[in-house]
Amino acid sequence: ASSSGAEKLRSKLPSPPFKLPVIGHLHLVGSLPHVSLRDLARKHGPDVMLLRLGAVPTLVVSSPRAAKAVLRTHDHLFASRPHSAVGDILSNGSTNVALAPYGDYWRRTKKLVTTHLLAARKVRSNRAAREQEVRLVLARLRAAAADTARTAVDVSELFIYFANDVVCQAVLGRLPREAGRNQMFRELLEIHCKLLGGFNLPDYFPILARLDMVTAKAVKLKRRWDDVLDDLIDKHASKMANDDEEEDFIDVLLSVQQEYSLTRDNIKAILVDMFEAGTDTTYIALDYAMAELMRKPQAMAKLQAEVRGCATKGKEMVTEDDLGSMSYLKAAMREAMRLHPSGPLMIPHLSVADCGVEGHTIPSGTRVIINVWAIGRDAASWKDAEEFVPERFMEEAMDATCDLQGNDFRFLPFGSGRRMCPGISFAAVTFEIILANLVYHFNWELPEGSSSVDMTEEFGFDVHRKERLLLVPRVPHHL
Ligand code: HEM
Repeated sequence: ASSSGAEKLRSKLPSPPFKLPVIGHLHLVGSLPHVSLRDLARKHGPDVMLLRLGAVPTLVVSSPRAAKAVLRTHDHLFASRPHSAVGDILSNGSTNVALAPYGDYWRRTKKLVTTHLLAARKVRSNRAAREQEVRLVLARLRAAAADTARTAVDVSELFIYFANDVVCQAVLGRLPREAGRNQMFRELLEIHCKLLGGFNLPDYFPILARLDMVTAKAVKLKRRWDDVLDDLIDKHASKMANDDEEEDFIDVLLSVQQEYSLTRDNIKAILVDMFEAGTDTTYIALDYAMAELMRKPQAMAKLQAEVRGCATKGKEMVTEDDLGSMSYLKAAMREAMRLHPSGPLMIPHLSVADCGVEGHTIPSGTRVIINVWAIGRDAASWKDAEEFVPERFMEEAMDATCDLQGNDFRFLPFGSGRRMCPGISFAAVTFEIILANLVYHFNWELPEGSSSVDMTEEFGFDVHRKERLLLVPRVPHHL
């Protein structure tokens, strides 16, 4: 449709009143957008609802049926990404995978990261490195557990560093580990996520973009990324891998650079993508799973019984061979992700043609947000929707067929369709191996004087618990 035609179509979509000049509905999006958008949708558009966020018309999708229309039936028409001024700066003109507009470049690079970096077979080849990271965590925890003062461990921080270290290992594992390097990645990433954060001013008021503080900070951060990544790429290029060394992500990218016609800037954008998409998402899933398990001792006991029963006796740790038979562990992971998807609103999509959804016509060029958090907690779809009940995903239960691959539109922690997360295998095994070991080796208690886990959320680029999870590890008698 022409722009006036598109406006006409948009004016017919369900939409809340209370629109203000200039900012539109932006004032209705509170500090926890997934919650306020759910509440608005209940009243003004349970399937789809149009909001005006500053200058940007945004469709909010809140039901499994509408999500299926957008992510499966008409997937090809909704598979682009809106332009982001900050994203453009940070990822060299959006030449990473996550923000690239739908088209040939995105198709090529998605295929590249999927087949060469994130396929299950590739992920298995990183196994030794992952298990090594687990060993480091266990050593720290053993020291804490031996402390008679019963000092609490910051489990949130432990997960943050573990997730970051596992990605660092995969990206640059071949280089000797330099003191402070992983920490520096962590720091860059924290600034990165803040800048890209949820509802960025320059994205909703493009006219302001060039003047905006955020843009200036993004330029500065981009220079720091460049320094770090150029140095690492140079080191890889000057020392090609020996046959007996595992290839890391940078080796792979350099070896397929010609075949996929990638510039160095493209490679850097893809590398940053791996850190950004792979680190915080995984830590948040772990943090919530552990927090929910602490709130529900029966579930924790069941998980511990399973893990302690399945793990091969006499080994120093649970290994990836042992994970296959741990079905309660996998159910607990799903359940934590149903209640707390790390990306509650996923990454925005953009429509590239007019398209019918649930009886409405959505014009080309509309930004689309899918509220997977709301869909995962909808009482119309889930029994005891707000409760942490891993049993619902066990073999004999009603929701057992829900997998992580986006085939059930009530459950979309990794999205579905063309834009779906390519990192599912990587994330799942990272999650399972550390959680299994944590509950195998230790019993966990709340610190003295604390009676519950604070579940207050905070919204940034993603949604996480606001307070750090402090827990005391205890070595059980049988070990
Ligand atoms: C618990 C962990 C993770 C969760 C919950 C998660 C979730 C998601 C979601 C919801 C999307 C957006 C889907 C859409 O817009 O339709 C996404 C995209 C993406 N994820 Fe993940 N992810 C996780 C881990 C990872 C890891 C470990 C990697 C790589 C190392 C990764 C790489 C990506 C990339 C590259 C995209 C962009 C795909 C595209 O635009 O085509 N993710 N992820």
